[in-house]
Amino acid sequence: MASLMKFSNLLKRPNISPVICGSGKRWHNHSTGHQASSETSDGGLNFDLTAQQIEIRDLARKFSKEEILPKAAEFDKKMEFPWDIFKKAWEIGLVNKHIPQKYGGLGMNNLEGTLVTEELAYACGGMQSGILSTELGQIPLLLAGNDQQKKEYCGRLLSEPIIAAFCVTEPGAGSDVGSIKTTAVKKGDEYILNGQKMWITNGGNASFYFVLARTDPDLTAPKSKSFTGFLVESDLKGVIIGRKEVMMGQRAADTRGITFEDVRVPKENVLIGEGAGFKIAMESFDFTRPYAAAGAVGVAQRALDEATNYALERKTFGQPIINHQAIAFLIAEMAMDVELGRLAYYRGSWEYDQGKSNSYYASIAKAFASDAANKAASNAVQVFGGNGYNTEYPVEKLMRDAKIYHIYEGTSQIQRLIITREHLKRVKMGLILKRKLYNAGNLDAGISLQCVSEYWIVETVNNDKTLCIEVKIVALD
Ligand SMILES: CCCCCCCC(=O)SCCNC(=O)CCNC(=O)[C@H](O)C(C)(C)COP(=O)(O)OP(=O)(O)OC[C@H]1O[C@@H](n2cnc3c(N)ncnc32)[C@H](O)[C@@H]1OP(=O)(O)O
Repeated sequence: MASLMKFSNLLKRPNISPVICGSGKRWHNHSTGHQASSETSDGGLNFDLTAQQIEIRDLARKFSKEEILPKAAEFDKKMEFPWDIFKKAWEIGLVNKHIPQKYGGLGMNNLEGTLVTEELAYACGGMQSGILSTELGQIPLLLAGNDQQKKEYCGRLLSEPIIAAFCVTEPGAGSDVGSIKTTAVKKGDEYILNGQKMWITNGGNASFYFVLARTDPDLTAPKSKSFTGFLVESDLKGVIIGRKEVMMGQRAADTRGITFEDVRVPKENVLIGEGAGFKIAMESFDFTRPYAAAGAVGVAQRALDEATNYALERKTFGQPIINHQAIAFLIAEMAMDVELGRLAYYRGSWEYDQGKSNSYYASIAKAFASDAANKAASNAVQVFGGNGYNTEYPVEKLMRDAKIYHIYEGTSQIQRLIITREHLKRVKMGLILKRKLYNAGNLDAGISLQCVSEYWIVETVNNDKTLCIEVKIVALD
């Protein structure tokens, strides 16, 4: 690994400070603690990555090309987690990237994480999910852990190549997180955990889990108060690790069920406090859904590249098949989806890194990129024809690996549900704001309302002066 520079050599991050953005000042306030890094000096639109972000992406690209790509087919066939590759990734800082500098980490922001994800997925979707889902497991800690918890768990993650896993899904509760049945009952200074989790990526590899459990037995209590998030050691008595699931794709990821039977968890391992768990899980998804989208874009980009190379070489009717419009159009569709998928996850990450609520853009990115990966992989198989259906060629694996992006981190249907909810929130806010301005006598014919994330820009023409007010709506009524 001597040829690969460590990320820590690349990152020379200035201290965190408020971000001045356009007409308003927005404090960056989430606890992973990053400063927006792709901001232009005047806050305008800019698609360029910073020099540092390009270096991070290129390092991940080099690692993927040298370490992951040559082994992807083998690990897919063996259905094994690539521990050696994980350890190398850990050594150079490709994992644990978001641990704040205060706790010894690199403090990368969301966008920087997604850049790495795309590169790993390009080489192997299974290794991307397997290797990087330790970050999903640690995001609840970074978002909601107290100083002591962060010191302890971040310290362990950084001092040896251990893994964290995220235990929310259950056999009977995937999309509907609010219906999970795992319970935690307080007894003295401990909680007694009972229940079963399912589809846990890195279930068999993790040293500790984030576990979501119901602490309020009243099923009519609000979800936002009924569940608690715990940090749970995987070697505690009563933690039973299930068999490795045999999956259609992403077979290098270690996915299992985990059963908790009277597991005693110290009360010090509760994140924030009793009842805070549901929101911790939802806020974690806001962070990781751009990640899932970036993984899907990596697979789509690989499908595009494989299909293009093949179409330039394969000949029918006396010429390379790329010269046939039928094939050229398939390639064009893939290129369009890759570009738009990438822009979508950039936006989801950027909103997060600006300290804004990014659920809307994260779900748009996740839903769009999952479709992009599946269409692109299927079209790549089509371009390859019979060869594409054969395991000797790389594209059938892409098609198998792509499908999970429609399912994990919230199905495509759940993403659409979130998008509609967020859209309707914006519409309602606009109507309420208009009514308030009208009632206050501030609304005239010249008004225009424009929604920018959760901010509404209100412009009125008043005595030849254009007023531009930025308003943050804090309540719907
Ligand atoms: C590297 C990648 C590796 C990947 C490995 C794979 C890992 C996984 O797949 S992990 C499992 C993925 N599972 C999912 O994504 C689950 C999908 N489902 C969901 O996201 C939710 O259940 C969802 C959105 C449908 C919630 O719906 P619902 O039950 O109706 O709850 P809802 O009423 O909206 O919200 C309940 C409370 O949470 C709050 N909440 C909801 N979303 C958020 C959010 N984003 N941020 C903060 N709070 C939130 C609400 O405001 C509400 O609080 P309050 O009562 O105070 O108003």
